[in-house]
Amino acid sequence: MTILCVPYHLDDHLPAFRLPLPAGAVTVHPDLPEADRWVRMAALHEEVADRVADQVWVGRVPTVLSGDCMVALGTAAGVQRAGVDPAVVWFDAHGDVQTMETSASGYEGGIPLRVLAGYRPDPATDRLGLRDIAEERLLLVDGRDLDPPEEEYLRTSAVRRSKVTDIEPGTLPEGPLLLHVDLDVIDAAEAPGLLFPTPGGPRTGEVLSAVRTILGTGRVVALSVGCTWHADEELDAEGGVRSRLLTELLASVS
Ligand SMILES: NC(=[NH2+])NCCC[C@H](N)C(=O)O
Repeated sequence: MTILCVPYHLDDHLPAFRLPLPAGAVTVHPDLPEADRWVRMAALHEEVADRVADQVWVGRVPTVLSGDCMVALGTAAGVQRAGVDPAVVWFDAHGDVQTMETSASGYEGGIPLRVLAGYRPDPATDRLGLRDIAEERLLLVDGRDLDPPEEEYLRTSAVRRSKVTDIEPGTLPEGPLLLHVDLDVIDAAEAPGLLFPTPGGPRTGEVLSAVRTILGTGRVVALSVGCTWHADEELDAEGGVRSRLLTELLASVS
């Protein structure tokens, strides 16, 4: 197992992003240019793409831990650079199919699944060289807190949806898979300190079991994990609830 730790939220470095990383984990912390947020994110994602591509080339399955879901764009670009065209299974309490034109919050982290489908918010995003992924090869899992424009897009697009508890090998898109898990997919009562807590979600055990089912197909080429929470010394210390959650998740990869 190769673990890349990318302690960033958007273009902001998170010095307090401390999690129980297994030995051999590599932290990605490049010098980002003094530029606008899109250019800085593109530089970060470029670095992630390079490292992911190196791993996929040699047949390893990289696991990328980050503080947001945008880093998954670098992971997807890296997989594609290694010559693989992955379908995407996206666990998230949110749709992540906003556009900057329709977003009421203006939060850049609300768009990554839409970017994978071909939306380009800024010329800097284009430079990553992402190839569009056909909507029917994108599966949104337990996206339950949707903004009205996201509801509308999902109603009219071919992006597929599933509940965590309905995941079975037969319901997954075909071909190699990029598996992305925003940990906020877990019911907010079991994952404390989330940036965007959403009730009514699956239990931790249900999410872990669905993740194991997907990994068990042997088709996952990269795993992306969004730790979209506020840093918290106690929760993230060894034995803390979030630390245990991550340790269990990583154990299912190795
Ligand atoms: N993956 C996430 N945590 N996404 C949060 C997005 C929240 C909301 N849909 C927005 O665009 O502002």
